[in-house]
Amino acid sequence: MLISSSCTSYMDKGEKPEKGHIVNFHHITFWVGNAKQAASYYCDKFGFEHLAYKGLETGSREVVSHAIKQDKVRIFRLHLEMSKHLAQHGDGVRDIAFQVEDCDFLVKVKGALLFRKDMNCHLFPVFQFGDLTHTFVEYPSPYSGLFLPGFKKTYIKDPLLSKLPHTLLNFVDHLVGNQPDEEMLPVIDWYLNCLMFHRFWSVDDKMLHTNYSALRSIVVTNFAETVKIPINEPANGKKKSQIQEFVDYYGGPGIQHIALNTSNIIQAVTNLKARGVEFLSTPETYYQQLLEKLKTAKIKVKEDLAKLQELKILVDYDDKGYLLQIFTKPVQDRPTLFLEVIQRYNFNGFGAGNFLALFEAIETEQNSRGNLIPHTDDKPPKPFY
Ligand SMILES: O=C(O)C(=O)Cc1ccc(O)cc1
Ligand SMILES: [Fe+2]
Repeated sequence: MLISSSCTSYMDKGEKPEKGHIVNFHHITFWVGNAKQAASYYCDKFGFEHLAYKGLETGSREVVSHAIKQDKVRIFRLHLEMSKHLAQHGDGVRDIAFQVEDCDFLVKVKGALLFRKDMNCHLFPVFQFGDLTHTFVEYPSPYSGLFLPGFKKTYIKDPLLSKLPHTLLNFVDHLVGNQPDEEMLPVIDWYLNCLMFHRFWSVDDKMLHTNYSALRSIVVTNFAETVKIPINEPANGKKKSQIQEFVDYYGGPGIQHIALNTSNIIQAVTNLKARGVEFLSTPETYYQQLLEKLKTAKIKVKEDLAKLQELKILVDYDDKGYLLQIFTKPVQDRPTLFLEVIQRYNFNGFGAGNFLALFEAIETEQNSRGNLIPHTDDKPPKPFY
């Protein structure tokens, strides 16, 4: 049983920081085994466009990067001497870049740990959890470049892409990190202390569980609440938590999902499905219960409920607004990173009312992978890396 009403929303944003503002998500960096093919996958399936390139032809002798974008979402992927990272994690998110003001203040005063400062290219990577890094991107003066220093306009012209239906994804709504057990709180503290984030929302494992497995989650955000990062950790249940499955297969903590915001989820999901994106399913009983509950709800869902049901889009709401969301299956061989498509109407929270249906759908997949097994305290057998 999952009780979603007793999760905690935090009203106290704290003082507005005078310096060191985190403005927004700037771009997400993936480290993958083959950047050209991965970029093509995200363009074909998710509607990104090739933007910029860095590689042998541009004088980059060690790194090949393809930058792709869709409206305000910029993804930038790399391929270089990263065999340890690749062997351990497979393809995944290496870095999340924020656009910031006063990077020096964040590093010197707030203690965001700097390991490399790239002179005159506005990039300041800092370590975060596991092998994930954050990069601060600062524009001391208006920036006229295409993407970042070192990039040239892409050479790729894929005639297929203009023939495919638009996917209508506009910006990164939130990014979720998974931690091993008992490692969530130190990570939360880092965001609060070094980036001056505040707590936005949290749920514990008494609320977040299915019959089998459980997790805890805390959402942190910047002062302007433009950057939201939920951090999860597994909790003991009868079977292995989905978070533990991620940690086992990613070989440590990392980014579990990227949520992309749209203002037309029905069209976006219809078109993503036409492009071959695989989504998790939701049982019919979810929609029977939803229709019943909506009869007495204070809000009215504008979308055609039959269409939402057909596409298996989830709905959560409170007295003032609602959200629509759907989750993809993992986007690489390992059951690690997946994507979410989300639309919001006056609703800033997370879909707690959907957690039971969502987690059961995730567990159906986990079971099909042979990983919904009894929880033990022993070290799990090594997965396939
Ligand atoms: O509501 C949302 O945006 C979520 O992303 C829900 C969620 C929470 C925890 C998970 O492990 C997976 C999904
Ligand atoms: Fe999400």
